[in-house]
Amino acid sequence: MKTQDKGAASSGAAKPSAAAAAEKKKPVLSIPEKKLAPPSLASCDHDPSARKKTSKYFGSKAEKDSDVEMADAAAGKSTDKNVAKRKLKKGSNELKDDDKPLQAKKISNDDEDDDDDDFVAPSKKKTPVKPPPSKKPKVESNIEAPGRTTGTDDAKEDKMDEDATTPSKGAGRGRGRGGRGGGAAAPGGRGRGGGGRGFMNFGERKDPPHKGEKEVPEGAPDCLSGLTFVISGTLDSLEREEATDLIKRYGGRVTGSISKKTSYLLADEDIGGVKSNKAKDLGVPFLTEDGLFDLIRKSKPAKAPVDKHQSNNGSEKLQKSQTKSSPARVDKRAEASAVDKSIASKTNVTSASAENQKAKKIDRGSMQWTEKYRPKVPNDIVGNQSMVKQLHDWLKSWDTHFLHSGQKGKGKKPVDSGAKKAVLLSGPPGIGKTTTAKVVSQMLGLQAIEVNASDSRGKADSKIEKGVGGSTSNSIKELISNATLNYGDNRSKRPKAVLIMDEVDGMSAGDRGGVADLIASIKISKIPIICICNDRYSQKLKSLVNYCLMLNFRKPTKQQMGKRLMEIAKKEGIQAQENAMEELAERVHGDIRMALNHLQYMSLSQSVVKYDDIRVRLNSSAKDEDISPFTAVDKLFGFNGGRLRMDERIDYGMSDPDLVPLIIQENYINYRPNTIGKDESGIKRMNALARAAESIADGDLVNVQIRRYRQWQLSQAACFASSIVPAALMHGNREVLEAGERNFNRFGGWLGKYSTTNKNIRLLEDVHSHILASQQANLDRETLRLDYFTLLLRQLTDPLKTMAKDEAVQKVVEFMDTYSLSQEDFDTIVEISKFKGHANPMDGIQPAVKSALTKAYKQGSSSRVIRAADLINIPGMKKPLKKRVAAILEPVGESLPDENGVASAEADEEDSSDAENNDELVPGDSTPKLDLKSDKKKGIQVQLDLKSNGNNSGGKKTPAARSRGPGSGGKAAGGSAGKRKR
Ligand SMILES: Nc1ncnc2c1ncn2[C@@H]1O[C@H](COP(=O)(O)OP(=O)(O)OP(=O)(O)O)[C@@H](O)[C@H]1O
Repeated sequence: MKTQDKGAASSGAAKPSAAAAAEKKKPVLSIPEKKLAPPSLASCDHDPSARKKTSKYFGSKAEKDSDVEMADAAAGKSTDKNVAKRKLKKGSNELKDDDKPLQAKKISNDDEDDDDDDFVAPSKKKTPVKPPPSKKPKVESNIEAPGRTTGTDDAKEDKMDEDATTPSKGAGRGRGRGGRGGGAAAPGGRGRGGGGRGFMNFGERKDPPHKGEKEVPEGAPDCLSGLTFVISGTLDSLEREEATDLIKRYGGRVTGSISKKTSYLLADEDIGGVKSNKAKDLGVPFLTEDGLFDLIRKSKPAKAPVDKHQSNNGSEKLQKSQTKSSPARVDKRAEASAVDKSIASKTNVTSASAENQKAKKIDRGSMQWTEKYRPKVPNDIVGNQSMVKQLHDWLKSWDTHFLHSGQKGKGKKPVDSGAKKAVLLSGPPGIGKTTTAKVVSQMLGLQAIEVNASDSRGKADSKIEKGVGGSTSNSIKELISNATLNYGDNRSKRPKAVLIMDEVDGMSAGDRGGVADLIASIKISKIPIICICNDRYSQKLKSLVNYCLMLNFRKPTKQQMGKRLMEIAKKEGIQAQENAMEELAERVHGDIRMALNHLQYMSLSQSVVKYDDIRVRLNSSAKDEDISPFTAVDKLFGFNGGRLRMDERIDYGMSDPDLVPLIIQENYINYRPNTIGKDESGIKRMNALARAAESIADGDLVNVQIRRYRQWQLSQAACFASSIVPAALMHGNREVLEAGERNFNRFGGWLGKYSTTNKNIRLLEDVHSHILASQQANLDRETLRLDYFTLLLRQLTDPLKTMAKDEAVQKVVEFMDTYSLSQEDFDTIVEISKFKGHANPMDGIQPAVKSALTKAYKQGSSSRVIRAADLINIPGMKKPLKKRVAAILEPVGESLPDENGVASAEADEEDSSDAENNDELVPGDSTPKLDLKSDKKKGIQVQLDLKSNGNNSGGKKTPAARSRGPGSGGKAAGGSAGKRKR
């Protein structure tokens, strides 16, 4: 059995339960053990042979159209040859998988939705047909220039389509039931998986039968420009994401659903379903993967002569290819071309223009583009125009509502009772919230005073006058109530002010009262307050939202952002592909600030930005992004977790080596691995679980070595055992095991339990020291907990349940006094004695009895001698150290052996400290005093002069107090006790 080293419990990362879990699974381990699955086994459940029959539609269409037939035949021949050549590359798919970059595995969740449509076709779906030995590609005849596609396709419809299918966009929308895997590979995003169905059905999609076996052709730049593709079903050798990348690389668009603007439905077979039916209805031609390859390949020779005659200028190439491959795009590109040409000619013609260019280059880096292109007027702001308008209207009418409401004096009431005095702008970072606040304020002639709310920690002093010289909070108070800045104050000619409180969700992190103070400020404010936050659902803002008009900013669409980025790129003399800018927008998840920063950085080294440049840049920079442990676990456990490269797994596992293993341990049991294939009996799953548990336990052992012996070189081994292996074994669909559970990864329960354990130990220590101080019992902490707690509990609660109120209360108070138990001790004893599935020990005690007990206890408190260590104030010592004082009071040790006649080691230790402390604690004249006298027979006799508190000392003594010797008087514990609710 693998046991968790107890010592590790205090190390902060060891997880005792893992070993237990491993142990639990032992019976299952009787199933023959296999070697730990290599990561690639994750994707082995796909049956590549399960291909569907080639569609009739392809055939019939070819028959109908003789041109098409010819084209098909021609294409088919050539492609067959190509296929034959490509077969040379045949090898292990898994190895190739591992070689593929992460991005290549990115799954479009929304695409999956579309997939569902494709896969809906019941009859066809369920007919697994062996793949034809050599697939005859079907290419439509009009591949060169589909008439229906025009360059000016910014129409909303396409935007909608793209929104619906863009991989990471879908992934970024948050996660939902069963959708985690879908978004697994999208950088920083969590997939939704298209509601309930997308993810599950996605699992049914097969791998491309000839995955990675075909050579991807090279074509002329932008040869697909102006073409819009929709992908359906499984392609022959490319994953969908790869196909999407390929198309985008050459300037094409990929959308999610068929529309009139769709140029091709890219599908290797007509598998039926919504897309293909719609394509037939609209007359959208089908295109096979080989057809697509041909389309790209054919564009290449056409470029060759052009290249000879052209200068080396990349921009010229780009323009030519655009023009050639897609005449229909000429219109749209005309403007861009003009700009590009002008830039190109400037570059080539004179040295002066070269200098200009140089100057431009210098300019590119001299000022931050985020500042340079910060919107100056509301119309410059990309997206969220309705929010801009609402903010404008609110600000404009603020004084009408809150200053000139027709009532004089204080307590003016708003005209519109529903109007809010403050506004809360919320939304992800970098989308223009602060900018909007500033621009709108400026537009209305208001002076924006920006305060980063997270700087104003804690509450302001209640006296505002202390203000400006004091904390930021006070200066804010000063500001909002200062007459000179008052909104609409005629006495002042200063511009009216508006307060912008940025990052209000960063308030009160570690400090209390921040948000409460802000609310108080809003109530008394004489100027409008614009609060800004990223997460409006933050618990901290729960109360603030009641006082604010909520304006939720959304990420701009990638088309909106792409357009803006294109404009900026042009202004900076950069030739950027539209596709590239949209890709950039997508990769930064709508964060315009980040997009601008990337673009500016790239502009320092290149003046042409292509789709691939963005991919390369963003792929490498994605690694530097901080990801949350939850995201890391999502990715490791995701449906495609098995396709992650090992370095990616290590990156995820090591992104937070403490929390990731804990979350893995907490959730691995909820996953149904997709590595095991059919598993009706559930044995395979149990086997995988057992192996995962075993590995987690191994990880714990390694962790102990790391923490206890500082063997940090073992970190990767721990990560491997506690995160990577369990995730490799269990990744797949997450499912709910208990009713009412949410299908999200839970935070590791270990930390909470560890903290509760520590708290209970602390409380137990208090009780222990009090009981020792009473000299009525002589025991160690463990004995107290195991042997005495039940008895104590019964003595404390049974009378309250069974006896008459007064009698019961008197009895319990006497008992508490006898054992020096405070009210907190009472609570501790009750609390620690609670067990899941057992009745609450306080059940059956009437509230009246409880309050009578509290009252009676407090009454006696003035005269009670509490030998409570925490009340002893020892002169010369900073604070009473409970443990230390308990040690001083400890009657055990040499003088009093425990029940077995053997003094515990702990007692010995603590006794040894007595001697030292006795020297230290020479009682002085000043109170409080501590006087310790040794009594060999009865243990030490304690004489305490507790911290005097006015008339406390020398009060009357309780029987218990009297029985315990002289000189006892002092402050009772009752004051601080009883705070916890019983
Ligand atoms: N909607 C937008 N339109 C145009 N530019 C924008 C937009 N959003 C952001 N930017 C650019 O990004 C920069 C930063 O924007 P801003 O500070 O307003 O973002 P934010 O949403 O307030 O971010 P945070 O939440 O991190 O404070 C701006 O200076 C501007 O250049």
